[in-house]
Amino acid sequence: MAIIAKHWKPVNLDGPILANIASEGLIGIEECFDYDLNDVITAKRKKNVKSQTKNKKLKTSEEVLTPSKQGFTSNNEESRNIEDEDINTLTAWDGYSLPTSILRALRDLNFEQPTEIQSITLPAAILGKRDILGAAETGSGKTLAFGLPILTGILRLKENEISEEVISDEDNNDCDNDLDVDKNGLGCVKVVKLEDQRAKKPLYALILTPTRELAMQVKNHIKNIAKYTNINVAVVVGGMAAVKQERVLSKGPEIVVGTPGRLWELIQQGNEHLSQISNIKFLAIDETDRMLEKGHFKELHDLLEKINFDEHSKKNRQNFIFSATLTLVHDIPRHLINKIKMKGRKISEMTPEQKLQKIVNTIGVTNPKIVDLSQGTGTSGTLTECRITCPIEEKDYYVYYFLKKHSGRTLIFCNSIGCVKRLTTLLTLLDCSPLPLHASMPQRQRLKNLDKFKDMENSILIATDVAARGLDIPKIEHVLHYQTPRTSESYVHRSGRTARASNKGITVLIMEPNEFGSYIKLCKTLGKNEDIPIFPVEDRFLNAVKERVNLARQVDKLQLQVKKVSSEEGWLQKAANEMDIIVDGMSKNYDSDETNSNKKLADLKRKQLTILLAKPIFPKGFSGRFPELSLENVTGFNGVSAERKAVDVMQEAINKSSKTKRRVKLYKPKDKTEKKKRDVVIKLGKKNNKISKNRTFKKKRHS
Ligand SMILES: Nc1ncnc2c1ncn2[C@@H]1O[C@H](COP(=O)(O)OP(=O)(O)OP(=O)(O)O)[C@@H](O)[C@H]1O
Repeated sequence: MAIIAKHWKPVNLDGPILANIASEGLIGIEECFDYDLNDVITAKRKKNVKSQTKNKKLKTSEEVLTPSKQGFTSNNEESRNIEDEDINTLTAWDGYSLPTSILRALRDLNFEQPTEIQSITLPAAILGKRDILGAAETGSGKTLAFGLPILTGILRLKENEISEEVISDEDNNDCDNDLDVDKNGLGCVKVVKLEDQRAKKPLYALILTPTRELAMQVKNHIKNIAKYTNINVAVVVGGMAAVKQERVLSKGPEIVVGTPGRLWELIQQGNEHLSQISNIKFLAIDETDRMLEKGHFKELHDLLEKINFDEHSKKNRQNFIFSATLTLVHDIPRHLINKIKMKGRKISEMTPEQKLQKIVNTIGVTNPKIVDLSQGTGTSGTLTECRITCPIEEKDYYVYYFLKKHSGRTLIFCNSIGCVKRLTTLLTLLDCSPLPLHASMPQRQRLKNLDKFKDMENSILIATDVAARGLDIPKIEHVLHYQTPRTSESYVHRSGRTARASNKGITVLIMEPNEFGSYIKLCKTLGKNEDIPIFPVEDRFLNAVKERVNLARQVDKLQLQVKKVSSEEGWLQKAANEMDIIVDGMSKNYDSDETNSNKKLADLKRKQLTILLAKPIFPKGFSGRFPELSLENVTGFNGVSAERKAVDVMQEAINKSSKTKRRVKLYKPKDKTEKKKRDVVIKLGKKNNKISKNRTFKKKRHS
């Protein structure tokens, strides 16, 4: 006779019995104490109930991915008809086995088709389950090139788990529902397994990024795509409350995105969810070349050691290695060449293949497919590159000129925090409202400034290289390099904050004569043998620009002096108070004469500056970044046309110079291998993981 049991209660067991069952991995026995014989069901009906439950479970969690004869395909077609007609328009995504829930999210974002890097990597990653080493230009959609396969893979795994659960549930339920009982209800016992009690949510994927801001962005991007799935994504970064992050992790997110430092810290503190990292099924390392640079991210190596600890899991794991500059290689610096030569050693430059091989070995990649669309430079085809050369003390003039002349969201990069601070103060005095971003700012402020930069129109962000990699901020029109970047990678990634996702953008290198050496090196590494063209500046406006900038500099200098004296006096006063002594010439309440006169002078100059700033720099109908400052800012006023976009101005200059063929050759390529080095096409041998040069994915630049 079969019954449906309603309630279960633990049975108290004596020592010896408990000892016996515990040794078999069981933790107790429960007794059915409430059942209704009227609920007796026939074996046939019971079977129907079971299969209905099974179907229901599969439907609610995610559509099933069924292996077809051609390989894996989702039941997209079927679910599309039923669920969402709009998805039918996304035919460009067919053939990648993307689940309907993901297609729906892609539709919401208006991502009508995969980008090039996505279309080349997705089949290998989703259908072939291969590891991917992907190099493609900045802003080309690399995040989803690993995000989509990870989400799809997790959904598959979850489906498999559910199917297994259902099958094992059926076995268990046989016990639940087919209980032979006597009239007193005795005999209704079920065994509770240890794993049931301890079941924890699996950590399927780890995504590592070099900066906190990028980690947040990647998390949000993947979360957006996962919004119709039951997959949770969490972010773990430094500078934010560890307690809060532990709380998030305690919910068992399937995907964790983070920076190596905080992740390693939490692992060392014994975080339970992260303790599963040696069993993860997916590992993605964004901006991999940066992450593996010497002297950076020691914790990444610790993490990799732990992740690769178990050989079996390592083999089963799918790896995603991405960067715009994954295959970029440098000339060896002259001082190193001399040093090595002096030691009588042979020198050879690292080739892209060797660079990749090193990455493959370090990360523990086992089944790689390499896709290199970076064309040796990594910059976008829609990016217009140019430069301004001037003496170092004039850089401020050109920055201010550019900002006033060409409105649009602008990101200015500096090589040091000190430079970011100085330029921020100067441009603040000039009423440009710049936002700083650097590593020694509190994390909360960093995020706040980034949000403001995203939200405000014509906003200006002045940043160090913390903002160089990966950040995807919409509508950045200009990137200015206040100093020549220290590495070619920095130039590529900084410049790549504009001209993203096929949009136009301009990058301006502001360089002084002393930076010429770094500039040539940069051009060589990026395979540019022609001079980067000069941005056309209208000299007639420079006097007005200089006047304002010089005045702002004077105010800044005076303010600094006042600040310095008051902090020195403050310190002295504090020490004197502590020692209970009186210092000659120092009064508690009054500033020194020098400070007072500096304060007055600063106030005076500031007033003069305010008056100057109220006057337009670009008169006669010019409508610039701050049109309210111009009295004649109506388009077409006085027959003068409105402001032109910097990128259009530059393109016109490039077109003119190409007609007159006045582009200057920068250097002679050393020999043919110089070019070949960049044209090399790389494929990693499947069997032995050795790099070979036998396949290309390169395409021609489209501009
Ligand atoms: N298939 C697609 N269709 C349209 N837009 C897309 C598609 N895939 C990604 N994008 C958008 O393109 C932009 C750039 O994507 P992403 O940030 O992934 O670029 P990236 O290649 O990682 O850049 P970087 O090298 O600078 O890190 C993002 O705004 C993203 O939302």
